[in-house]
Amino acid sequence: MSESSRRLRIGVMGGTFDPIHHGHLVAASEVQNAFGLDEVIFVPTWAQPFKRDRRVSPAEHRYLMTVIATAPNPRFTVSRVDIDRGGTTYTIDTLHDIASEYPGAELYFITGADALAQILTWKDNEEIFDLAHMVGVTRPGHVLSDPGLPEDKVSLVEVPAMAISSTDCRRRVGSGVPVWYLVPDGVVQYIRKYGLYRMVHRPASTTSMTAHVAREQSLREDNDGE
Ligand SMILES: Nc1ncnc2c1ncn2[C@@H]1O[C@H](COP(=O)(O)OP(=O)(O)OP(=O)(O)O)[C@@H](O)[C@H]1O
Ligand SMILES: O=C(O)c1ccc[n+]([C@@H]2O[C@H](COP(=O)([O-])O)[C@@H](O)[C@H]2O)c1
Repeated sequence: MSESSRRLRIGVMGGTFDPIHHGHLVAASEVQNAFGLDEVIFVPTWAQPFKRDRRVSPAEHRYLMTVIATAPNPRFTVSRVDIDRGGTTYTIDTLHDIASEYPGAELYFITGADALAQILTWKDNEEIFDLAHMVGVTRPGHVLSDPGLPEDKVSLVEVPAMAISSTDCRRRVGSGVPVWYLVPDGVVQYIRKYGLYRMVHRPASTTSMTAHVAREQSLREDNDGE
């Protein structure tokens, strides 16, 4: 098949990205290269089903940090499908939305070893495997194994070990420890600019983000009642 007639190969990397860090970026880059993906779309969640009892930063902040982090890479893009749909973020819905934006494309859903281990508990997981090839990547502290998935539906990829988690980044900022070089420079500056992850809540600033965040908090309260 000639290069021009082959189907587009699209990577999809869903995540809470609170904040996005170099572990996410290295995983996406390695999978992009291993599978010759034309594009990797980062999709920040609205409300991850297993994280509903956690305090998560407003989606607009997580979305903008993801845009900043991915901007230098011409093959990386960011989608708002999960944020704009709202409610609980199920991967089956993410994949349906991306598939309708890229008709005929082959989808590759990229996930870390921790998330892959839980995949059989995800909503409509059998249909997920029909819509996308699952790519599990290594992550320090987690064993990468295929939890009994059909062989042709999943690939395991070893990526350079990045012992970074968003939880650790938030804790560091909260206790005044630097996150330089764990997250992209622009994300360090964004976190500082908007006072994210501080222990003490600062009064609302007068920046334009304030309106977005207030609107989102009220939307989130509405969604919580669903
Ligand atoms: N360091 C890493 N190496 C490889 N994959 C990772 C790494 N960090 C996160 N991932 C994967 O990226 C996806 C999105 O992760 P997520 O946004 O939840 O980050 P996280 O660091 O796990 O966050 P938190 O610590 O808040 O749970 C998941 O599939 C996760 O397994
Ligand atoms: O669809 C599900 O049931 C489901 C359950 C748990 C996690 N996910 C997805 O897995 C991706 C990684 O989630 P997270 O919280 O580890 O960043 C993200 O896109 C989630 O929406 C999806």
